[in-house]
Amino acid sequence: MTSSADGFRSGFACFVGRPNAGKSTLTNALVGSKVAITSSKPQTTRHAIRGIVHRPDAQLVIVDTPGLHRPRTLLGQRLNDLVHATWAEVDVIGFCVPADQKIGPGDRFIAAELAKLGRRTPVVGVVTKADLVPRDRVAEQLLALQKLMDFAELVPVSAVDGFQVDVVADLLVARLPAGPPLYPEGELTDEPEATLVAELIREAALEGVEDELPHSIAVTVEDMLPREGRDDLLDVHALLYVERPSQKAIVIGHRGQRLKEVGSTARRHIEALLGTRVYLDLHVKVAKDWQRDAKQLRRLGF
Ligand SMILES: Nc1nc2c(ncn2[C@@H]2O[C@H](COP(=O)(O)OP(=O)(O)OP(=O)(O)O)[C@@H](O)[C@H]2O)c(=O)[nH]1
Repeated sequence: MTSSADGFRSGFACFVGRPNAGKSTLTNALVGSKVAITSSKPQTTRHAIRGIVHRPDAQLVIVDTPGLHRPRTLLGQRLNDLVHATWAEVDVIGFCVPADQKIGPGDRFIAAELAKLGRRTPVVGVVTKADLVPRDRVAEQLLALQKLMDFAELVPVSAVDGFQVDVVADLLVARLPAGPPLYPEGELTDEPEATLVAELIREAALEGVEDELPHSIAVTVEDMLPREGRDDLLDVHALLYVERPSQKAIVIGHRGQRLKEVGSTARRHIEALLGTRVYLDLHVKVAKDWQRDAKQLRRLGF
């Protein structure tokens, strides 16, 4: 068992920086290019999880933030509020600036926004793409970055050749609070989103009734589409297959109460996974002996 007494640390980080600064590539280099599935464990963030760095001494959960905009509209303002809320919730922020481009107004805007946080969340200044320029240019960029704001640390990195990726991880981990892992190890997958969503629904449906329906349950996601005219709501239509009518009754429960709970648990987990609001439409079907029927199995994605 690991506990805070062992000096284990766990917590959340996010990367900011203008488009193309190398945030995604760095995240993938830290995590190992896989998406995190985060099903059953405590959900301490409302934000989409980009990846989890598992280490013997720490667990670093990297969350997504929407891009920061110069607010011209109310929606822009709301988005920025969301960004600020994320910054206030994570334990450490990595501010990425590419080594091969001059620090510009976009970077200064982000720095000014970060400065509004006061000292609540430490910010690590990261000069990315260090492989693209000679060393002295990297040093110059670090100096230029330093002038932008008050950083907790400054570090150059190359996600492409691996230079200093471990150091970035160390610096971020050092800012996490002591605490046990937030997510079980091994919850990393590169499966497509629909499969992850189906798995979350299946888990929610099995919660508490594992003995009655061990393997007799399968979930297919029929479609996953943004609600027309809205970019903040995803419609998910899913079917939950059981083998017998008696199992259907268990899943649905008295007056549909259990299915409702399954749906809302699954919805919360899907929202956490995808970082968007979700409307989940869930129906139960009996697919007789689906486990033995090759045609059905194909339909169910096995
Ligand atoms: N040479 C080099 N290229 C890099 C490195 N990191 C990222 N890139 C490239 O820079 C481009 C942008 O990288 P991303 O990781 O997508 O940048 P981002 O900040 O996530 O971009 P947005 O999602 O638009 O905000 C891609 O073409 C990457 O391949 C690096 O360490 N070295």
